Amino acid sequence: MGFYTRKLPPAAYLHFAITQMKQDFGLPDIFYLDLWPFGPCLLLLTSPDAAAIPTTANNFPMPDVVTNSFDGNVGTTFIEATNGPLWKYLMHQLTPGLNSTAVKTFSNSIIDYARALYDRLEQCAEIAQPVEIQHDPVYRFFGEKLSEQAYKDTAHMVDLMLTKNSVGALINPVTNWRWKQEMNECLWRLEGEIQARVNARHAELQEQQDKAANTRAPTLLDRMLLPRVQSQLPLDSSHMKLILENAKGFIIAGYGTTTATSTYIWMLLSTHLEVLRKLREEHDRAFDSDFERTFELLQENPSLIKSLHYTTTVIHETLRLFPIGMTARQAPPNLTMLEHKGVKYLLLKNHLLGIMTQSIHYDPEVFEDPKRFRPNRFLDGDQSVPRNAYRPFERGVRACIGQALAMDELKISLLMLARWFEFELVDHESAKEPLFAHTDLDTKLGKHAFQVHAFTAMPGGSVKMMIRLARLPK
Ligand code: HEM
Repeated sequence: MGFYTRKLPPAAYLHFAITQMKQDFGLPDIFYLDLWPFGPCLLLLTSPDAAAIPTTANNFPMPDVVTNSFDGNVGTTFIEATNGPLWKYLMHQLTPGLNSTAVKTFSNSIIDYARALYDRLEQCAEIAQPVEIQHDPVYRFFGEKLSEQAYKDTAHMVDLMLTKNSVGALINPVTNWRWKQEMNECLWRLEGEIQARVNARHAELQEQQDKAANTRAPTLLDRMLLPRVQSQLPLDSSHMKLILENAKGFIIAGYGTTTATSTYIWMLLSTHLEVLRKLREEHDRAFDSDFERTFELLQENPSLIKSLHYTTTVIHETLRLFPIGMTARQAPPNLTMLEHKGVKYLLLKNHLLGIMTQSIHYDPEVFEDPKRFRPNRFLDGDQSVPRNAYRPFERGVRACIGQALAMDELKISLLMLARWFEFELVDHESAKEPLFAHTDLDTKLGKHAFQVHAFTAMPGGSVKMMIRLARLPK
């Protein structure tokens, strides 16, 4: 294993090494990997059917290592860190606020945000300045933007997590102490701002309970506050903690994932011009080649984005190549054996089930010619993809609850930007020879082809893209 991991940049996701090892040695669908003394003993599930065992065929709990990874930052009552009754309670409160009907009510704010992004890119294009494209699903929790400082603190927390996940980076006690200080400072400011908003909104809801209860699309914050207000229960410290930790979790889960995916889309489009051309053709057909007209049409009828089939496949294909990381589950305590294709796998108490999405997405027996960025493979919808094979949002009851929102955000931003801007990746140091045989994307995207581990996976190295106004055919 060391032979493969040594090639990777610091804090890189192990999935590149595991996928290559599996392919080189023809390892079976399920195999053990003992990371002692650096990590847990993993039972890796590397085929669609094997991955289905703890997720769709059963609902195995989130393991302690996931819960513990949220300790001291987001907090262990964030929905993703929970199991059992608390998870059920949070699901019940939060998921209706992110289902596809609720997400439709966000369309106008997503369009406004994409418009602001368009204006900013136009300015960057004029002064030829490299730019990073960010998304703002944070907004959906509170119904309003957070302060600039809150976004800076979130970004800094992501950097700090990246340092923490780089092997050996915090061995020095002084560096470790400084790291904790910085993390605590960010948390202190962010939590202060969130608490102030929660208290203000709680007071408002107490005053106008009836009006708030009839709101067609309450924000996630209102969904967590209203039942208490209606039952005249106080906003005690344990409920405040629950809201605070879930708000932080949504900021981190929503911000990093969508921004990283969007960054990969722009990188891939900048190196696959044929895909970009087809994407633009679809936008012209479904909307207009004029920006203001497209903007108007979108505002009048946001559900027109449903007709953007090719755009959807571009997002799916990007997420196939760059899933946000490994997911893990813990077998229930009474289960001592896992059976798959007639083979029995012994399960010890400390064994962690690792769902290897990246290995599945790059398996030539599952996806034809998996190295290639070929959005067309998704054009026939689910029929072209084997069951349980495509899992960037994970599957089963613990799948991502923000996926409808993420898809709409990405579609709208692609529609509003791809037609009018050219993106060029700079300072990416593209490789002459691929580092691993299962992917050659490092020959195009350089150091960014290897995802690194902050809270979720993101491109390695700071991504810089030059923006130019696109020369449009008459
Ligand atoms: C492209 C964007 C996104 C990707 C690829 C993504 C991916 C995922 C994945 C793979 C999981 C499962 C994690 C696991 O099983 O350990 C997950 C869970 C989750 N995601 Fe996302 N996500 C995205 C965007 C979002 C957004 C925008 C939000 C919120 C606004 C969000 C909120 C959540 C939450 C709360 C969970 C935990 C659900 C639970 O534990 O029951 N995600 N996401």
